[in-house]
Amino acid sequence: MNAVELINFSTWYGSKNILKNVNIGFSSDAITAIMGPSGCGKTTMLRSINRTAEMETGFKWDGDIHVLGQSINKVKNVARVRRQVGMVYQTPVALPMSIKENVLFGPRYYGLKGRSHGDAIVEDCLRKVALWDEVKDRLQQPASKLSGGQKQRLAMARVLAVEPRVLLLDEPCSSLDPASTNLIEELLKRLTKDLSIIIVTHNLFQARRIADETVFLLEGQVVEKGHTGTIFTSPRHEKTRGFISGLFG
Ligand SMILES: Nc1ncnc2c1ncn2[C@@H]1O[C@H](COP(=O)(O)OP(=O)(O)OP(=O)(O)O)[C@@H](O)[C@H]1O
Repeated sequence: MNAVELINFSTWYGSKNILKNVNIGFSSDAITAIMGPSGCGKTTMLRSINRTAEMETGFKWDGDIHVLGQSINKVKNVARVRRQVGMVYQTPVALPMSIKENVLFGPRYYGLKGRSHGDAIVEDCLRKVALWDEVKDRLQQPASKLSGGQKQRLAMARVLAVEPRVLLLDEPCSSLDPASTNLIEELLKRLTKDLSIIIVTHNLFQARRIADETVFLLEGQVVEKGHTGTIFTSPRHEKTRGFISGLFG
């Protein structure tokens, strides 16, 4: 089953057409990587799936997106969509508050009474992102003191605290060192048991290491989507082959 489906989906910024009649499904309980050259619309695709692209001036869309079988594009309660579809960004962001408050921020923001308090939720989320042992003695300290890699794992804990069904990640490791990158990759592989993960990455080695499926996007159109091994070893399309060989060749 597909967790997310784009159906005849197009977007524009002003008069500039970015995504062009995209039809694609993202599998449940799997990691899908989106790769493609700069400016091809990867971030726009992610931000359309959690309804944050519409915050940009001049953004327009046509078509539909389904999340877990439900159309989300006309949902009036946008917060409900954004809770269901969490997003982690390229730059690790720690909110200006304690580590504990960072984790509880989402549940409080969305008014999830059962999850807004309680050390158990904080511990559970921090354990899920393998941060608990590093921070358990300083939960009340400002999160700003954490390293970049720790902040990125905290950002993931903050998203997981509201129990999303889909996790979007936009180049989450681009500012991290290899050790932090490795930690995040291991985490993502574990998390996929409960979550559908869609990750934009410029690092094709990363896509190959962690993604079950890979999508190649070019100029706002899906050129090819398939099992990651197949995409990298025997892509169907010349353009995919060109993109991959340009980076690996
Ligand atoms: N807020 C905006 N207003 C106008 N144009 C925008 C806006 N955001 C993005 N664009 C344009 O939309 C196109 C697609 O951008 P997008 O960020 O989705 O690409 P991308 O594939 O994620 O690129 P990159 O790999 O460089 O991050 C680009 O031409 C970009 O300049």
